[in-house]
Amino acid sequence: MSVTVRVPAKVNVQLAVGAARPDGFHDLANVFLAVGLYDEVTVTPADELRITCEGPDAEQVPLDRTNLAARAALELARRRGIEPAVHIHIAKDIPVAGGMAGGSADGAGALLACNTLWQAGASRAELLAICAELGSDVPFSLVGGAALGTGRGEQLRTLEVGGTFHWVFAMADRGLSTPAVFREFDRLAEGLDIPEPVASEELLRALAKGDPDALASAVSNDLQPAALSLFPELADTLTAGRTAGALAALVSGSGPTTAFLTRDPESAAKVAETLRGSGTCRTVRTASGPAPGATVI
Ligand SMILES: C[C@@](CO)(OP(=O)(O)O)[C@H](O)COP(=O)(O)OP(=O)(O)OC[C@H]1O[C@@H](n2ccc(N)nc2=O)[C@H](O)[C@@H]1O
Ligand SMILES: Nc1ncnc2c1ncn2[C@@H]1O[C@H](COP(=O)(O)OP(=O)(O)O)[C@@H](O)[C@H]1O
Repeated sequence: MSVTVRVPAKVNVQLAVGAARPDGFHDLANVFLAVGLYDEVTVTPADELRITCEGPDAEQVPLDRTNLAARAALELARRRGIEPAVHIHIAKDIPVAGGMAGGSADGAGALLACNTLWQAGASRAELLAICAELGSDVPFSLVGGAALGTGRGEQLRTLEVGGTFHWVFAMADRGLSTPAVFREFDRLAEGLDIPEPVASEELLRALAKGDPDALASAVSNDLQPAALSLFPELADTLTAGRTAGALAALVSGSGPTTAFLTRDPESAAKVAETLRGSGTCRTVRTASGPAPGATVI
């Protein structure tokens, strides 16, 4: 008997970052939108914990106990006194180290899958608490849709979305480390007065209306200057997408994936085609959001 869970990627339509906290994390106003690029996590009873991964970026995924999917299974097993004897297989379509929360998706997916396989009976609240222990982005992968994340991003408030937003994503030929991008943010912020992060009312209204033009003028990412500082070539990708007619172009989270908001599926296809021919990125995908959170299929 196996259980498979499908989990979406995310784009941050707003990422407001506060000053570094004493624990090294940053308070955020993090507006997540789940998009229709998915990893699938399948769990099957086995003699011992084992992880396999398939997909275009599979060789970059750790197959030991540092994998967020393994950590999720181990934590649920520990809490229930269950032997974590399970084979976790990840069919990976979300780019690795791309700022689209692929590892977080696998953590949330493995947790829901093991809770189902083992009939462990963890409530939604307990699953969310385990997710928050695993990483700041993991609770959102479970929930999906759109949400405002505060604290370090793990405290979620579900947001209303009044339509479908059409995106193009350009994947870079190397990854960026999330801690390195936050460190670069701190370096660039030295000596500056960093305001408390707050969600933009204009952005929340644009999401609620499902209005792509309004959303395009409200998107923002405080980590973008840091990502560009570490990966200056991303500026060329952003320019190529804007020139191709995207309504907005921004770095997704800590990057280096770049995200382009378009008005409809036709313009998304056109922007994608231009980006593919631009020589400024490795691969290009289209996806729309909001997408549902982790779901047993
Ligand atoms: C930046 C964001 C935006 O959604 O995601 P990515 O774009 O990387 O996917 C998130 O805040 C990443 O969340 P996640 O990848 O879960 O990070 P965590 O494992 O919790 O933390 C990794 C490291 O990032 C830094 N970090 C993360 C979250 C936060 N609010 N402040 C931080 O300073 C810390 O250095 C921490 O040690
Ligand atoms: N299941 C997983 N899939 C991908 N990366 C993982 C996974 N578990 C742990 N990692 C580690 O997390 C790092 C960040 O990966 P990922 O979550 O894909 O990116 P991001 O944090 O930019 O969204 C990877 O470089 C990898 O070392």
